[in-house]
Amino acid sequence: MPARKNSLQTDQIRSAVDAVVAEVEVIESFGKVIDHIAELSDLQINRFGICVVTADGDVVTGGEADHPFPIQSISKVFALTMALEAHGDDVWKRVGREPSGDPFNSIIDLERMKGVPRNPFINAGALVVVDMLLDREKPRHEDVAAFLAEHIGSDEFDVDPEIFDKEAKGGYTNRALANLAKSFDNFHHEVDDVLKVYVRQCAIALTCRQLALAGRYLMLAPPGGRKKTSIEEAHRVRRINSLMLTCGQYDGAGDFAYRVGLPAKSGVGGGILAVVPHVASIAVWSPGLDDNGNSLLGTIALERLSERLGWSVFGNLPPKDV
Ligand SMILES: NC(=O)CC[C@H](N)C(=O)O
Repeated sequence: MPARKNSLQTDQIRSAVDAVVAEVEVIESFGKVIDHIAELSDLQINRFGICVVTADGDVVTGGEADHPFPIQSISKVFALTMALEAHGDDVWKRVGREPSGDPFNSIIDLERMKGVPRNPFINAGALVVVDMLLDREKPRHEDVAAFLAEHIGSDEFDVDPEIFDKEAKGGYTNRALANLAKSFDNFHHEVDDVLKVYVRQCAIALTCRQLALAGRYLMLAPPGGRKKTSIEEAHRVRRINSLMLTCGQYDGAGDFAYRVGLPAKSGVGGGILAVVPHVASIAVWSPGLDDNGNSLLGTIALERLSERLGWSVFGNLPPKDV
């Protein structure tokens, strides 16, 4: 669907977002807040926020779009982008591109794969990606926070100190994954150094509005439009989107592709970043998770929104009357 500067389209998005917010409000199955986040706060599980940023730059928000939450694994998309910018296809010598079929922190598969993680969005893969970011061939941005500040256009966000502390002190499974990768020579730096950077990027707290703004580069400028994208960047972004579609929701990626039909990445903080290529970047947040660690209400909201607006990478349909 080509993006048009067309207020009707933005009005339709506004109506669809309002309708989804109203529908989500009455759903009474919320999933479960991940233990260590639940321990740190008395976060109400039914909270919900959404933000859609269009290719034309319109911003449509609903619910608690300005409430910050830890982006957790959504940071893996930004770290991968930085690694691809710095190392190009060499990234794929150290991490695969296949869905894992195992939980995001599974250790079994890493042994089977001889230390080469199945993809960059499971924890083992993201740890190897961070290890690459610490290599001498430095990425353009100092870290994910700097990358985000540039893409959001503001550095008014924080690293959640409690989440950082909790995951830095614990994180035994992640440490085990990193050690196992190192035992297979797929880790160049000290495990503790990598862990610190990884945990820090997971603990970055963004609002839905900031996350959707950060994801704008993933929608790619519409072909023939005013904003030009280099061929190199266009290829990179398309490939990142393909990985988000196949691996972005862990074990739930197949179901998510069926229900929502968009490349997306979830985090255990309850956020999901979804992309409608050339059209929109969408962020949703609700802290209750399903069994795969994906936001339950967030997934339902994206399913309803894409249904209403006819959005899918498998073929767009005309928007429904909203
Ligand atoms: N799926 C996630 O969001 C996992 C991120 C979390 N910080 C971890 O390392 O386990």
